[in-house]
Amino acid sequence: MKIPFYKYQGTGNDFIIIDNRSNIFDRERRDIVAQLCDRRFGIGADGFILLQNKEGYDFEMVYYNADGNESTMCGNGGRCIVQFAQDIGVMNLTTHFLAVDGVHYAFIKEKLVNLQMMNVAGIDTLADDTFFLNTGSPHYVKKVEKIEQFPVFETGKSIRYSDTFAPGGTNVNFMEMQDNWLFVRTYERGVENETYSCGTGVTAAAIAAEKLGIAPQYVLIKTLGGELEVTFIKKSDGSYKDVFLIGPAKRVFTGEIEVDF
Ligand SMILES: N[C@@H](CCC[C@H](N)C(=O)O)C(=O)O
Repeated sequence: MKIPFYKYQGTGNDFIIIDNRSNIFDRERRDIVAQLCDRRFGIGADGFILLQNKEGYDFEMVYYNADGNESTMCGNGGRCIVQFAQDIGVMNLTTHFLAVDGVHYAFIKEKLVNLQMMNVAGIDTLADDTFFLNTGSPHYVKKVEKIEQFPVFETGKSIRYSDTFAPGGTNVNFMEMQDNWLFVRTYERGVENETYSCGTGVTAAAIAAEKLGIAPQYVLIKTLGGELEVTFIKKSDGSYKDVFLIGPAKRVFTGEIEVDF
């Protein structure tokens, strides 16, 4: 069977997206998802997203990591599916859609996707410069120096697989404030490598940087794949609301996949 697919990228975090409103793709076929995301035997992507019908919402986002497993929220994937929804006429300028972590509001303004992330209940301090929080996906965040030279893959992998975060594991972020930019690098669970950008990761880093007192509640973010912005409101009870991830999301190409269901 031939199925049309779309490839999008959001600051270099890349995704295969399928319009599954007519249920053409069997969402149980994790083996096919992993094969399509493979950079040598497939199209190649950090993640795979189905846009599905959902009563009461504009659409539902179903997210898989490159390893083929359905996972927790993907911020950059969320921005890409919003751009896709506008491109195929599912929404105009604003949307409410459902994802694994709940309802998301988003709007597109001046070619940037503004995605509201879930409220963050709180942030755990693991050490003076190290935090853990959930921004839709679990994130360990550590402040480092000379981030360009930091061994993100080796250190990230050992933390991701450490007993502390077993059995689910965690995504691992390293951050450094450089002038008024927060530079963030992420080892992503389910990709099992450093990606060019991670939306829930930079959101977690922005909140951790504010907690550390090195960044304000509106911060410009630099990643290997480009620039993002994160804004939020910190409440007096230690929780965070009105969290927004803002940045570009672009269609890269379209094509057809051959699948045997
Ligand atoms: N790339 C994502 C995060 C995707 C989920 C993550 N790999 C996990 O399994 O927790 C983002 O942009 O947020």
